[in-house]
Amino acid sequence: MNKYTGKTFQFPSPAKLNLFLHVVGQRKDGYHELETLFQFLNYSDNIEISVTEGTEITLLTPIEGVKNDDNLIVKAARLLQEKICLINTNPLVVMGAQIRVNKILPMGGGLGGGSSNAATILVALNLLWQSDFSTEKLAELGLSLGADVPIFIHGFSAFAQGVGEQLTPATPKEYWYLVSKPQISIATASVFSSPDLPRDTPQLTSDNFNQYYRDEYLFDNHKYHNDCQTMVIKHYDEVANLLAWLVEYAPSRMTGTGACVFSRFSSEKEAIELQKKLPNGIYSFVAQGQNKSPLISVVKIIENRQNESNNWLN
Ligand SMILES: C[C@@](CO)(OP(=O)(O)O)[C@H](O)COP(=O)(O)OP(=O)(O)OC[C@H]1O[C@@H](n2ccc(N)nc2=O)[C@H](O)[C@@H]1O
Ligand SMILES: Nc1ncnc2c1ncn2[C@@H]1O[C@H](COP(=O)(O)OP(=O)(O)O)[C@@H](O)[C@H]1O
Repeated sequence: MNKYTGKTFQFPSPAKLNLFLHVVGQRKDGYHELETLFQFLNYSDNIEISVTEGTEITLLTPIEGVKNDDNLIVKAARLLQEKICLINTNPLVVMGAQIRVNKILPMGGGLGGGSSNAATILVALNLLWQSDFSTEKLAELGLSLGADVPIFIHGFSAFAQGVGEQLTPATPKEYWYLVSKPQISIATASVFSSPDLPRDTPQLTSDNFNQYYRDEYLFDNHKYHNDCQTMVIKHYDEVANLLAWLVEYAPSRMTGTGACVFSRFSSEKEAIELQKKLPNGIYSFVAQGQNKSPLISVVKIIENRQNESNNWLN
């Protein structure tokens, strides 16, 4: 009997920022080699999962414009099922789920919402279906769904290399951010296929990063920048204009391939003050950087609670 069957649980699926994003080369298969500094935000989608018997995966809250079969939530759940079936032939194994997602993260914003949803599903169902795969194995599975999935599975801020899967833990200061976005979304593939994307930023390497990174140097564009921003501001006036406006008030940069940009503050109050001044038609929220993903603590709490109630029954 699976101890979680018939029960419902809530899991956070946080946003990430790329505090900087350097394109340092391109692989033979076309994928770009990156060096980036990831930090989570305390701003998350919420995913509710009810564990059911059998193998049915039902997403009760479809996302507009994304077919359920293409939704990274469903794809991640099916991928985990496939891997469980390879090691377990017991037909009574519990691998069903009814899933609801409350999405607050904008899509195509560079906040990694889709990858984060996939990671939350892999980590949560690994617990609830009791499949017991290691974090490394889940990250390996996740990488086949998207380059950003491993960071959300590991759940610590990191300097990342490769396509974003080689992680060195990092602890950038947990500043407050105003995240804002013009009413456009930018497809990751269109940025990486552009001839205007700089692809030759010299590599930092993890040793150099560890030795020389300081939060106060982050917005010194000679040291750290976002190469995708160079391409995006050339092609999207909306982002160029928003960034030009923001930098008059606070250090600001684009995250990932955009279209969200973040502005850094020492306090929540200062971030909210600038939010009030934003030009009309700009989507925005204020959140704090977090070096630990809230997903990992929620998983620990559920595990501990369940163990305590089992001990009490025994
Ligand atoms: C750029 C980053 C930085 O964190 O974030 P986003 O802005 O998308 O959130 C990520 O590396 C994005 O990762 P992810 O969103 O998973 O990208 P994928 O779906 O794997 O890739 C979409 C397409 O972009 C191109 N691509 C992606 C990543 C990469 N390192 N090189 C590439 O050339 C490939 O053509 C790929 O088919
Ligand atoms: N659960 C999901 N949440 C968000 N986007 C998803 C999801 N499943 C599939 N997608 C697709 O992934 C694309 C990228 O979304 P997202 O990860 O939010 O943006 P970004 O990669 O810019 O941070 C979306 O435009 C959408 O087509």
